Amino acid sequence: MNSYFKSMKIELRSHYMKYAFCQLIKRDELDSIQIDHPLFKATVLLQGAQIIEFSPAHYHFKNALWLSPSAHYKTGESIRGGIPICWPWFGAPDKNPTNISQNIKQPSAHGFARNSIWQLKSIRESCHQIEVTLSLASSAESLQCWPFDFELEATFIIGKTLRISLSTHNTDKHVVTYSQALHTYLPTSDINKTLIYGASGTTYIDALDHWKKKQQQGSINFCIETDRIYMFRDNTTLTATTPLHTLLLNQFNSRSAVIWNPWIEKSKRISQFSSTDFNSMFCIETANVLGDTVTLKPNETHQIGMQLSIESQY
Ligand SMILES: O=P(O)(O)OC[C@H]1O[C@H](O)[C@H](O)[C@@H](O)[C@@H]1O
Repeated sequence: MNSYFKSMKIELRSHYMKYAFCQLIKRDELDSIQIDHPLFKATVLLQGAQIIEFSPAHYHFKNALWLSPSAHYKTGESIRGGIPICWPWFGAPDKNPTNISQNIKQPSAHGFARNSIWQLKSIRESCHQIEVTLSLASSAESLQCWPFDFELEATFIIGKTLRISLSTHNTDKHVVTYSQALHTYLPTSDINKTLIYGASGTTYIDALDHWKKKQQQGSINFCIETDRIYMFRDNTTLTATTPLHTLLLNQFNSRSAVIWNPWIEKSKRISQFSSTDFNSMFCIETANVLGDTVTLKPNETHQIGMQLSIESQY
């Protein structure tokens, strides 16, 4: 049983708060925190501190995050959907700047945090929202992947909107540089009718065209496999319109965003994904990558964040 529930002396792995009902539920092999609040339902997995459900009342308690219908909940396997946390590197190790890639001792993409088991630190509630904080600290296992001490905290403020912040505290005696992303999977009912506004005039790196630098003209649409890193001058807001809704995504302490859709051929090759899923999802990943990576001196802290709001629905 998780220490929070133990410390609260909850034997049934469930807890009535003043407004909400929280349960620690096993989904196959993984522990999840399930929250039922009058204003929303939400589910956060302890593996990866991955939120997989945010279903606000004003969206008829439907999930505003995309979750693969073929997701399965196994220890050490990445779940496609919700918001995986990519840390302390994003993407393939060799696609990171040298001051990051030279310290990576594990070949897999997106870092080890997404498959690590996090600790539940606190749950606080009010009539408008719930704040859930999970933590992860360096261990003998993490030091084999990445040779630095650290303390991470992921905080989810869930209410009418979903706010996430990921705070990295450098507890090592060396300066550390890392990349990261909040790899947000979003739903659509038709990828061909899905547009992202807010990036016109911005430079992006096209990972599928020899990492060439290009400039975005107008809105972003999807009609082919898409894997791009947009580099902004400052924090930005991206707006996605789909036949289902309009979504607003605000980035904090992040000047880069990855836009991804695997399209038809790649869909056939990736795990926990059916060959038609590409039509009902897209990713906007609030990031610190390439020229936007983070460097922390000993004892310094950095916090990346994003807020997701559903502005309207049709
Ligand atoms: O398959 P995963 O490791 O979860 O990565 C899924 C995708 O994540 C990001 O969007 C990357 O830019 C893509 O290149 C990658 O394919």
